[in-house]
This record gives sequence, C-alpha cells and structure tokens, in this order.
Amino acid sequence: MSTVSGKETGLLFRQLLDYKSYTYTYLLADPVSRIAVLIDPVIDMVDRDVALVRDLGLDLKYAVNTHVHADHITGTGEIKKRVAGCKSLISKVSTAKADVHISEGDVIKFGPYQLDCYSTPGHTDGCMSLVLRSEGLVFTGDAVLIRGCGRTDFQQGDAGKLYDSVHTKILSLPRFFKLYPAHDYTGQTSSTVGEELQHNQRLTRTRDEFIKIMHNLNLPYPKQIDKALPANMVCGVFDASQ
Ligand SMILES: N[C@@H](CCC(=O)N[C@@H](CSS)C(=O)NCC(=O)O)C(=O)O
Ligand SMILES: [Fe+2]
Repeated sequence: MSTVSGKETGLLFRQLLDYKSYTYTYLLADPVSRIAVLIDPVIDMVDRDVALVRDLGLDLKYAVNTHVHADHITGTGEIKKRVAGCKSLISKVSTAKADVHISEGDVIKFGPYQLDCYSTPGHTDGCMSLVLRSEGLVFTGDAVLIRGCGRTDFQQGDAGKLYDSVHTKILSLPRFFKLYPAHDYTGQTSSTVGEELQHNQRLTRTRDEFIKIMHNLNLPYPKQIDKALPANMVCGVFDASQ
C-alpha cells in the first residue's frame, strides 16, 4: 500500500504467523472502502487479528478457510462472534459448516478486488486456492507449500489428485505470480510459480514419481488432529452460531 496525495492506494496486505502451528493468516483489504478478507485465521491468534482489523479501521466482511485444517483450530467462528457482519466461508465440498459455501469459479469481492476460487483437491477433497489475479497473488492453502506440498495420507488425501490440481490450476498460472501457502516450517514466507516449477522437490517430478514420494513420507500425524478436525467442521466453535 502507498500514499498518493495523502490517500492510501493499492491493496492492503498482511501476512501473519501463528508461531505454534506455523500457520500463515492473510489479511487483505481495499484501502478505499476498507472492506477486508481474512484467510485461514487461527483460534489462538484471534485477539491479534481482531485488534489489527480495528487498528486499521477495516470492515472485515469475510473469514475464509482454504480447507478443514488438521493441525490447528480455525479462528473463523470466534471472529464471527466478535466482528459484527463478518461471514465465514469454506468450500461446499468440505461439508463443513459456514455462512457461505464456495465452489470452483466463485468470486469473493472486496471493493474493486476479487479472489477467484479454484478447487484444488488432493490434500483434502475440499481444498480451495484463492487467486487475486489483478495483483498476481495466490493463496494456496496446503496444496502447494514452499518447495513442498500438503500431505496426502489422511482427510481424503490423494496424491494423484493433488499433482493434477496443482499442475492444472496453480503451476499453470503466470510464472511471476506469487504463492502464499497456509504453512511454512522453514521460515520462508512466499514463493512464485516459476520458482516452484524449477525447485519444488516433489512437484517437479513425474506424476508417478510424485505419488511414490507422497506414499513414502511417513510423517507423524499432526498433534492436534483429533481435536482440530471435529472443531473445524463447525468453524472452530461447538455452538450453533458456527
Ligand atoms: N507437525 C505438525 C504437522 C505438520 C504437518 O503435517 N503439516 C501438514 C499441513 S497441516 S494439515 C502438511 O501437509 N505437511 C506437509 C509436509 O511435507 O510436512 C503438527 O503436529 O501439527
Ligand atoms: Fe491441511
């Protein structure tokens, strides 16, 4: 965001870290209308996120989950309680509760900006990536991670499906598009389509090699999975308000 003749111009964009689960939450806003969108908020960080929205004088309309997270509880339900008028969003395919269910081709508008919803299954069936074409930004959830990708060993995970989703929907975008994942475990913050096409250790392989790699990751299950999955099917809160 910059200032022209004392007026804010350009997208307001913040990348926020939950340092316990290494989850990135993204705040996007139109500086003129002040309408804002939060992507993948974490319940433990809701105080921070709501304070930031207030400090910046934003009108938070949408709190979106890219998918049903397995490693942390989403903040969307708690944010709805604190921010009047804010709606929760998640994919219809996820079958999770939310105010608005999004599908391939849907758009999330905020002022003159729009996030295009791309269905990118494979990590989970309901994974959505959100593309802000005008700025060349892609919020990949757990589909593409920097030099990696989301695991495919639970929650309807399917390595072949993930490979196809990522190659047809994300890595086919212009090479300069910036990729913002839902997690990074190495301290990195973003990548680009071109960088991942060249250096991603998993996704640069053939489809068959990729499937083999994914079947042999042998990662421990996320510590919070038994708590997180049922909570995230209801936006992180167990009462009726989602
Ligand atoms: N150690 C963490 C969980 C780490 C993990 O499994 N991350 C997921 C994304 S959250 S569903 C993943 O897909 N990782 C891919 C990889 O290659 O690491 C915990 O216990 O919470
Ligand atoms: Fe995930």
